[in-house]
Amino acid sequence: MQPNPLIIALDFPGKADTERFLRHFSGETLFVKVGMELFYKEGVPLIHDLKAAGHHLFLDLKLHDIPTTVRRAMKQLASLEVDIVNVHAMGGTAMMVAAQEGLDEGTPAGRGIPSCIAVTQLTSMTEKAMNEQLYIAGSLMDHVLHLCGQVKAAGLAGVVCSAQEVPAIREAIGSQFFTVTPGIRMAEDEVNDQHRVVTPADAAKLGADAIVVGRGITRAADPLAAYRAYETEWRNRG
Ligand SMILES: O=c1ccn([C@@H]2O[C@H](COP(=O)(O)O)[C@@H](O)[C@H]2O)c(=O)[nH]1
Repeated sequence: MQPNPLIIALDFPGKADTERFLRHFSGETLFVKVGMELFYKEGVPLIHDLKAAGHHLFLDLKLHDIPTTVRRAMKQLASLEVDIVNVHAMGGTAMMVAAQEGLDEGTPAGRGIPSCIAVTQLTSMTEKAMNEQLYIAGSLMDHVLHLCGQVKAAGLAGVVCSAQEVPAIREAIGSQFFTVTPGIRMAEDEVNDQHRVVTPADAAKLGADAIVVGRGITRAADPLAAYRAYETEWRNRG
């Protein structure tokens, strides 16, 4: 996997829109993320197409179910040759252990096992909503750090979190823990439904391993120019 990837979230309703978008990047090897919207419509064939085009792939399905179901689902996903898959850390350590077992069992011999990471608290979540709606007391940062400990104990590769939390995660868990950070916005961008947002330059300074950018690139009038602008900020690591 390339170091410090900028991962583009392909949040499109189907293959036609995805292909139209990717035409802006012809000849470029990208790191793309396929989430629920696109996967539920196009499924496995689209994953094969993106791999055949040479792109690196994060399959962002955020599994969250009983351990047996997650183990079996991960066993299926392991055959897709994607680079990253994920679960919700709130599913608990037994579920996360089962996810890793499924990947280990399902990956064909001689192929790399996909990295499994866990979502801590969604970047759209605020501390107030976590306290009042999820009924989880305390600070959001403490809860993220608690979940990171569980993720580490389960043997997963890292987490999805806001870049705001990365320095504290590094201090608590160490540097060998992959941090993938959505909620990335340029200073002048609309925040939309995100709350814990960070610019690409600040994500780099805070030590994030990877950033995920969706609408800032996919909805731009010139997606390639937008991608270059995000990349320049992200690559000029402070
Ligand atoms: O905590 C999380 C986990 C996943 N996401 C996903 O990342 C992208 C962000 O898109 P933007 O348009 O840049 O907001 C999207 O696919 C989410 O499902 C996240 O935002 N936060």
